[in-house]
Amino acid sequence: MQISLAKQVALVTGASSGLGYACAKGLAAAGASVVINYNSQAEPAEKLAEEIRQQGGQAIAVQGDVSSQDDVNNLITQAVEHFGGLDILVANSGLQKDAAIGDMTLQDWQKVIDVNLTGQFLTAQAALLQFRKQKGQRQVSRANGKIIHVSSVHQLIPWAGHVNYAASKGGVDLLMRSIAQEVGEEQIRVNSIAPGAIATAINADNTEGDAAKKLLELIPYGRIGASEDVANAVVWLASDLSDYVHGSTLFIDGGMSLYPEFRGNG
Ligand SMILES: NC(=O)C1=CN([C@@H]2O[C@H](COP(=O)(O)OP(=O)(O)OC[C@H]3O[C@@H](n4cnc5c(N)ncnc54)[C@H](OP(=O)(O)O)[C@@H]3O)[C@@H](O)[C@H]2O)C=CC1
Ligand SMILES: C[C@H](O)[C@@H]1OC(=O)[C@H](O)[C@@H]1O
Repeated sequence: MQISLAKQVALVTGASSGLGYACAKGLAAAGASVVINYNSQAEPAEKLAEEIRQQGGQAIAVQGDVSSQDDVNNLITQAVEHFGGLDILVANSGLQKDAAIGDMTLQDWQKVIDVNLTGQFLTAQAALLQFRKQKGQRQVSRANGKIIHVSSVHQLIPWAGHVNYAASKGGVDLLMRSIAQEVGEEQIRVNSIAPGAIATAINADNTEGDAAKKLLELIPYGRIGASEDVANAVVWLASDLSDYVHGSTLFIDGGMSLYPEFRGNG
């Protein structure tokens, strides 16, 4: 079944690379106009926007640091000014700054929390305020807006050596579920995806060579994930096919989260 997101506008944060890049491509292929956010890598973001336009779609690339409320507000402004509104937010931006707990600096703790957790708060808040502002004006979906948080299996699985990252994702879990509890009556639909081991830049050290062999021992389904595996799930969660899915986390991990004893991969 081909999913259509025609006439809908999506904002994907952190779409200059990896999962965000794949999600922006997938949402555009389903007919959505896409705002491709990047922080430092303009070139791949601009090239993706151009590729989408060349293929008859609508897309713009917009620089913004999701930990800056002014930048986040500008992302929403650009969506409205270029495409008339906002229907879908994929809050994807994230990074790791790994260290053993005894060696972790406050700066590295704070940076990961600022981007991975505060950035998700700021983008979700700005999106839902826009959904409220445009309520009744956009007959494009059964919901009055959809928010998809990109979390991780490490919202559930502890990750020694990555306490800032795992704590940020644990926070995303209850951020999402609390927002969902608060805004569901407005038919604003809020969910998370929790990817496992996906072959992207953030994960390069773990998904190649001997490290990948070790990781595969923890993946019942027997393969490392691809960005497209995540993008396909995001397109479905953004569509009316999942209209009764609200406050849920979709684990996209080949079954990795079935291993509660998983101590992380490095
Ligand atoms: N890959 C994996 O196996 C998994 C990934 N995830 C999560 O998926 C999400 C994407 O990860 P992945 O694609 O692998 O990582 P990448 O490193 O490939 O991409 C990260 C993206 O986040 C953007 N970003 C970083 N800091 C900021 C910021 N301050 N403001 C705005 N954007 C920012 C980057 O932008 P730029 O490069 O332009 O600076 C980039 O586009 C993250 O939230 C990650 O935690 C979860 C589970 C597994
Ligand atoms: C399980 C993955 O290898 C791990 O999970 C994450 O969230 C990290 O980005 C790593 O990819």
